[in-house]
Amino acid sequence: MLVIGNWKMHGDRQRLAEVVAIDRHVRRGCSARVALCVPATLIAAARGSVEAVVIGAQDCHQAVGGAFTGRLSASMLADAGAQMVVVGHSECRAAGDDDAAVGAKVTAAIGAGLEPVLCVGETSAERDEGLTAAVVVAQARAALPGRVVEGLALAYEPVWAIGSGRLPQEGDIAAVIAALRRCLVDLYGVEGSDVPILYGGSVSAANAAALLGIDGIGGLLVGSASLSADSFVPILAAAG
Ligand SMILES: O=C(CO)COP(=O)(O)O
Repeated sequence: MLVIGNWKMHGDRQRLAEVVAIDRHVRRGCSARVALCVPATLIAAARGSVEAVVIGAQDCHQAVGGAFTGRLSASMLADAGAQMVVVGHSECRAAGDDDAAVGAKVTAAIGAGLEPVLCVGETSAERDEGLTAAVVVAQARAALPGRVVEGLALAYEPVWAIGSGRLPQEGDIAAVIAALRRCLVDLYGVEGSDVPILYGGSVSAANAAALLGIDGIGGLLVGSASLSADSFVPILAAAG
């Protein structure tokens, strides 16, 4: 299992104590691979304070460099200590990233040696129209790389489930995972069966064990519950 915490725009240097505490738990024995995608300002310090937790970034620019004030390239994030990057998060899609940009970011991440975690997810309107599988598969097809790279992962995050406390039925998550798996195998052949497919959206200690029991699930992408060891460690414990 792969369990990733996405800190979003939360966390100052004081919160590095949580990174250290989460790392301590993972070092003591955790069967899951654990990553924390912290704000870019904390990547270097977080990387310097962990032994077992993978440190990642939350987004990257698609260009290698240039006149993009305030933006960060994948190689800058790698240089700061990131090993992974989330791309296509619905909050970035809402801020303007279309499928082409997300695909270019995946390519940029791979070029910089970062493990890309590609997020897909439907809005509540799309869900109501019965378009969930079609939407997420289209997003995946549009942005997945031409070949399987080390660390490539997909994260299914329904937009309406993020931060809302509302989750899809377990059977609905399993159906989306199955559709994404078919897409991966179609694109990559047998190699596509090994790409982890995570679930994200209102994951908590209360629902982690049930989510991790869903057929075909490869792990979890956790937002607010990853901000402290107190709330994240029980989720990791559910992973074994
Ligand atoms: O967006 C998410 C992780 O990327 C999910 O956020 P929450 O776990 O806070 O719902």
